[in-house]
Amino acid sequence: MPSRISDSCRPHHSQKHFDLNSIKELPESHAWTSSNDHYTQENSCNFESIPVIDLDNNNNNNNNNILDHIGHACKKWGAFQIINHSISEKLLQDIEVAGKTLFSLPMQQKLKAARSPDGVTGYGAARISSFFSKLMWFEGFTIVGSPIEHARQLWLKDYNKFCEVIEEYEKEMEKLAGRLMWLILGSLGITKDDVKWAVGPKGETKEGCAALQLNSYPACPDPGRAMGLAAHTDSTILTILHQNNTSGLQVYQEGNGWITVPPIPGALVVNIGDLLHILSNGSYPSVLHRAVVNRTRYRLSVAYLYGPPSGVRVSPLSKLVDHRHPPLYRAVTWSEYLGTKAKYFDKALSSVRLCVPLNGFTDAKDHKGVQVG
Ligand SMILES: O=C(O)CCC(=O)C(=O)O
Ligand SMILES: [Fe+2]
Repeated sequence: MPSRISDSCRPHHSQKHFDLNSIKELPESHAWTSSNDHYTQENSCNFESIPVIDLDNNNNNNNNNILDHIGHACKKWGAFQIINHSISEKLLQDIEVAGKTLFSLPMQQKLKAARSPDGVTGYGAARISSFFSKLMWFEGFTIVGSPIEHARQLWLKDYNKFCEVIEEYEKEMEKLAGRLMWLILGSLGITKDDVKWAVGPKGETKEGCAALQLNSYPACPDPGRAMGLAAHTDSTILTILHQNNTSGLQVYQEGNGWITVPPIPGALVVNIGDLLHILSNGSYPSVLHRAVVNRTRYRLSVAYLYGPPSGVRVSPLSKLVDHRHPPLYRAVTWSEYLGTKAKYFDKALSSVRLCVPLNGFTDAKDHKGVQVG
């Protein structure tokens, strides 16, 4: 994970840490109104939500069928849920237990692993906090690679189980993310021959960079005026999200507004990130999403943030570019793009755009009426 992610970690609010579990009344600092950052709690009445795609070939007649479903989901929604993805239920349960164990520690204990002002990993507020005037009903924990140093700070001893689960989860997610990337690119007619930076000497998928983000949303005394995680797009190629059995994730769809992504036991959510938006030359726009909170239930989500290997410059794939479809974005490394995101947030994609497309296509986050930051 490039170090520049730290740029977007720096909260401008006071460093005071709220123990959200013990707050009985929503503080002003956390009370969002429609005048704050274009906040709206209105949900769509539309009952359709993102598609659920079965990754088991045997249930799909053939691989082309999966590619069709994925292509359609990426174009229409920028997100989809997957089932039969090969991540065991046991591992999903284990990661949930690991996350809950961590977040239920006393605040002074969690702060021992606090993310430093210039750091990437550890415990802290939402990375995007600095772009909003109100605080989010959220606490997070970011892990890159081995969690052992932070685990030692948190527990002093008996942290082996936590570390084993995190490492197993990272290993399995790495495989799944690579597979998903090829499926998504495959749905655009892209093969391994077209993306040299992603393929090793034996034809294997090169290890990308990644971070694991544990997100905690305690029950909230006034959910209608609070925000779990404000609207954003991920700066990834793709994100694989596991949510516990409590809804809260919403995706934005032009014309329909905010659509809830219902938790389905065992399913995982896949979000298209900004770097895939760039790779696909805007064909698969990154999805604007957010998390809302609720009055009675604790919500936990685990996001696997997947990006290209460090130093790789990502640009619109040449197979998708011709004289009628000029490249819309300049080449960026993940690290450079995170720096751009830290500076421009919702305008980051526009800021690396080369030209206005002939068909008048606009960036995913130029949604009318839903400006963020
Ligand atoms: O908690 C969720 O459902 C959303 C989390 C998310 O968007 C993120 O970690 O980037
Ligand atoms: Fe996200």
